[in-house]
Amino acid sequence: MPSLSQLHDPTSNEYKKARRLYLKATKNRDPNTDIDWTPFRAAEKKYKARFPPPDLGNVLDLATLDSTREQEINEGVWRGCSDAIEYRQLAGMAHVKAYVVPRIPGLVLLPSFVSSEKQKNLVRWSLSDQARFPNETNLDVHYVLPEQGVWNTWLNSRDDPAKDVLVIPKATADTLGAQEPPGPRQLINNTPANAANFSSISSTPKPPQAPSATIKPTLSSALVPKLRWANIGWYYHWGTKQYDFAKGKGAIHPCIRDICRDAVAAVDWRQVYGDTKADLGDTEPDWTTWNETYEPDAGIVNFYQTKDTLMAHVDRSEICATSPLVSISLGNAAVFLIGGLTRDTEPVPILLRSGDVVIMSGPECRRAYHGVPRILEGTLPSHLKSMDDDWRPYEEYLRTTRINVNVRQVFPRGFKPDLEPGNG
Ligand SMILES: O=C(O)CCC(=O)C(=O)O
Ligand SMILES: [Fe+2]
Repeated sequence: MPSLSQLHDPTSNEYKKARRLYLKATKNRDPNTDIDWTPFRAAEKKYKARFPPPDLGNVLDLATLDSTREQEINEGVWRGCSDAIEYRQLAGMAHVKAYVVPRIPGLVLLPSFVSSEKQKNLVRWSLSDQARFPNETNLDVHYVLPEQGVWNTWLNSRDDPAKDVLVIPKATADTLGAQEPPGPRQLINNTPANAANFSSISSTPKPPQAPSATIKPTLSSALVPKLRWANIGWYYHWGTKQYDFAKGKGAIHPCIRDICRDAVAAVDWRQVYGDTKADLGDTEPDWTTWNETYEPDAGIVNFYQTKDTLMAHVDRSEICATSPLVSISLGNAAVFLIGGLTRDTEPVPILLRSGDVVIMSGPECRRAYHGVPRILEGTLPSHLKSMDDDWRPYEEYLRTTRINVNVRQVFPRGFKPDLEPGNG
């Protein structure tokens, strides 16, 4: 495989070869297909492109301001720019650097918020503790998974391949009508949740998705790279894109709760919202109390392989449309796009690296289209590379992976969900 630096050098043979392949593959493409693209779609296309590799000169890369991250940036080839878009650093925060982007009110960036050691713990936690029963993963619909999850099963079989369990598909001979195979998250338009439509949402039927009738028994080791997400906290029903409150509430482990609450508490929200009088609540702007009242209760752990993308979407299933959503990046870096209330707003591109935290808060940012068009291959920082035997399998997996822990608060402060007894 050509190295990235070769692919970035137009005089190299590898670049010329990739160009030939690209021209061959796109020979019959209609040059007018792009005229209807929204600005968001055009940006997605640009950063997704394998050839020519995208120029990240317009992508905000706050790590370039931090001399302690120089090695991480240089080793990874991909580099954005510190002045690609307008941003402002919040003043007077002793240990944490926090930045806001005036074009997206409510967006707060905390580069390097999670220490190297905590990043490793979160990677272990994501794979070993979260991607398994009782949490749901994308694989559960289609396979009868081992209770300890495919990751732990695969770990146990590394020394003894005989333990590499063959996982059986859920569909039986009488399950007709093949559904979609396991894969990326599906985009379904849903009605934004709010306090007024909560009871109709919670009573909408949420039938289980039918398992694929075409997939074959598969070894745990082969399912590991097919892992795409695991839920945490309240369960999510992908078919209706609503929370399935009737299933009760899954746990939010203290290790993730603490990091999210620390991130929210670290921000001086007065500097974020200042005098804008953003209408965040019925009576008063709720940001004034977030440092105490923010309580994460749902979320998703996303697992991206380097060719995966997450299309433009809005997370609008939470009843609380303003409370901070905390998003933690681990492993390889990515280009994150965030725009406005429709795809017609041109998004701002932000390079997210391992340990960076993004907070999406307030009515504009929480309802803004966003997505991940590109995982930046070869950007695993050296602190996540192998130091000991225990870490080796994690490193092997992470070489082609980005993990994102995306944590939300479903219910606003003081909202008492009218749930059936025993449900939550
Ligand atoms: O991977 C990311 O940075 C964003 C993920 C996201 O937007 C989501 O899970 O809804
Ligand atoms: Fe999202």
